[in-house]
Amino acid sequence: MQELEERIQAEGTVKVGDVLKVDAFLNHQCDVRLFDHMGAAWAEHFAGKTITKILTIEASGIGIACCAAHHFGDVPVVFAKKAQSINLDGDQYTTTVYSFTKQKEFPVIVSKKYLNPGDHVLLIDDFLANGKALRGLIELCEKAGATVEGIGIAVEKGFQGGGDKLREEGYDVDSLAIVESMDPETGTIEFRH
Ligand SMILES: O=P(O)(O)OC[C@H]1O[C@H](OP(=O)(O)OP(=O)(O)O)[C@H](O)[C@@H]1O
Ligand SMILES: O=c1[nH]c(=O)c2nc[nH]c2[nH]1
Repeated sequence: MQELEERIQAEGTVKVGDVLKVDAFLNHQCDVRLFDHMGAAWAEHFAGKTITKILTIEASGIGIACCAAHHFGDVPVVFAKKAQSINLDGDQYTTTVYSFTKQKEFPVIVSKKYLNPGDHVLLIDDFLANGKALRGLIELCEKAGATVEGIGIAVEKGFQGGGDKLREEGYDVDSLAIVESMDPETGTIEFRH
């Protein structure tokens, strides 16, 4: 998606440790017009599929998923929580995920009320790096008996391999920008096309 690539080139910075910082528009300050355009792009890609629910993971996937939902008939958006809470009651599907930016393991929890065997789920997230977050969401869907129809990602770091492994396994992964390489010394960012 050209608009997203241009924003990454203009406002993204490359940090050591394979970190791309795009918090000016994607995952701290949020450009909701861009999010709307991203939702439209996923709707075009997944047009042939019936989607009954969007599933994401807190925190950074939530805003993007909510904007995307407008383009899928305002389906419910469920976000997996990364901490237990007195506000979480009843039976839950749970697993654990290693967080790329926080560098520690988190529980990942969805109430059984909000993920069901009849659900046809689109997974949405801001970043795809090693694929840990998506593996957690896929596991929750498997536990619920829900069908993963596709995966919509804003920025995939292709050189980390998580996306290609999922594609090899047959998942329909639509990443709107795939970073093929990036260099913290020169600041250069190259995209896969
Ligand atoms: O493919 P992976 O290696 O799993 O990396 C991608 C995940 O990393 C980030 O989550 P993180 O927990 O780092 O931050 P967040 O709380 O801002 O979502 C991002 O939001 C994705 O969920
Ligand atoms: O802001 C971010 N930059 C990244 O490079 C990244 N990788 C996973 N999650 C990420 N979030």
